[in-house]
Amino acid sequence: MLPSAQGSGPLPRATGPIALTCGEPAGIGPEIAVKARLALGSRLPFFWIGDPRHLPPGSGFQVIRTPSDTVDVPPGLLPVLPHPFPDAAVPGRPSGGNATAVVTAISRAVALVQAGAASAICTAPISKQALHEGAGFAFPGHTEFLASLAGVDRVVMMLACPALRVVPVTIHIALEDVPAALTPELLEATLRITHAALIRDFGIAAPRIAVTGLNPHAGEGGAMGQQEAHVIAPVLARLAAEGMRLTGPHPADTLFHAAARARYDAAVAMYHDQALIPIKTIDFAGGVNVTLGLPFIRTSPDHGTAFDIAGQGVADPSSLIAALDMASVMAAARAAG
Ligand SMILES: NC(=O)C1=CN([C@@H]2O[C@H](COP(=O)(O)OP(=O)(O)OC[C@H]3O[C@@H](n4cnc5c(N)ncnc54)[C@H](O)[C@@H]3O)[C@@H](O)[C@H]2O)C=CC1
Ligand SMILES: NCC(=O)COP(=O)(O)O
Repeated sequence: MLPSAQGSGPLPRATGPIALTCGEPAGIGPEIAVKARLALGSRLPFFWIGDPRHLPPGSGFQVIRTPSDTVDVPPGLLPVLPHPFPDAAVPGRPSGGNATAVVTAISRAVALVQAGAASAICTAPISKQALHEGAGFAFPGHTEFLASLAGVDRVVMMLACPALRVVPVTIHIALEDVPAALTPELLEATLRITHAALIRDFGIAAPRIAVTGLNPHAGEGGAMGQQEAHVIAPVLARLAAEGMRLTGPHPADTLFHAAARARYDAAVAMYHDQALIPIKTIDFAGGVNVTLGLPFIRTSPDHGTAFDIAGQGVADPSSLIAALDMASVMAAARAAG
C-alpha cells in the first residue's frame, strides 16, 4: 500500500452523482455498469449515459430525466440518462454506425460536469479503432479528447492502484517515435502536472516522484543511450532545484518491485508499456486510469473493451468500481479545497 492519503483510510466521497459514459456498447462497458451499480447501490451515486437497449437482457434500470434524479432511483436499478444510438450492440463486433454516439456520450458527460450537474466523469472503455473508422475520431484516446473539450493544452495520463501510481510521459505513439517525442519541455510539463495533482487531488503534501530512464540500465553512463544524460537528468536537476522531490533517471526494470515502490508516491516512465505493464501486472482488477490536469475529475477502468468476453456475463467490474470510487474521493477533495 502506498504511504499516502489515497487509499489509506476512510476518505470523504462526493455527494453529487458521477456521470459514467457507456463506452463501446459492443464491449463489456454496459455489463460492468450494471454490476457496479448492484455492488455499490446508492452508496456511491452515478448515472449511466447510454442506450438502454445496449444493457444486458434482464438488467434492472430506471430512466432519469436529469442527473439530479439519480438519488431517487432504487439501489438495485441502474440510473440511465438515455443517449440514443442508431444500432443495436452485437457483443464483440462494434458497429461503425454507433461510433459517433459513443463520442457524443463523452462530450455530453463533459458538458454535465462543466455545468455542475455531475461531480466527476468516469468513462467506460472505447475502441479507438472503431471510433477512428466509424466516426473519423482524430484523438488517440479519451485523454487527448478530454483535453480538447476542456480547452487544456497539456494533460497527463496516470494509472493508479493501492500499490502503485505510474505516469507515461509519451502515451499512444509508436515506439520508434518515442525518442524524438521525449523533449525536455514535455518531460517538465508532465512532472509539473503530476506533482501538482499529487498534492491537490491525492492529498500528498510533499510528493516523491521517481523517474525512469528511457534505455536499458538508464543508459549505462551513455553506453546504451544518451537521453538520460541529455534530456532527463537536466530536467530533474532543474526541478529539484525548485524543491521538487525527484529521483532518477532510474533503470525501469528495477523500479517496480515492492521495496522500490515504497520509496516514491508516483513513478514517471518514458513510454506507454514501460508504465502500464507494471501496474496491469500488479493489479489489473484494481487499476484506475485518471487524467491529471483537467479542470474536472475524470477516471476510467484500466482495461479495454474486452471484446473476447463481451456478452458472456463474466466481466469483472472491480476496476470500474475502483474508478468510480477514486473519482468520488477526488471530487470531494477538490470541493473541499
Ligand atoms: N480507456 C479506454 O477506453 C481503453 C480502451 N482500450 C481499448 O480496448 C480495446 C481492447 O484492448 P486490449 O488490449 O485487448 O485490452 P483489454 O483490456 O480489452 O483486454 C485484455 C484481456 O483482459 C481481459 N479483460 C479486460 N477487462 C476485463 C474485465 N473487466 N474482466 C475480465 N477480463 C477482462 C480481456 O478479456 C482480454 O483477455 C482496444 O481497442 C483498446 O484501444 C484499452 C484500454 C483502455
Ligand atoms: N492504454 C491506456 C488507454 O488506452 C487509455 O486511454 P484513454 O482512452 O484513457 O486515453
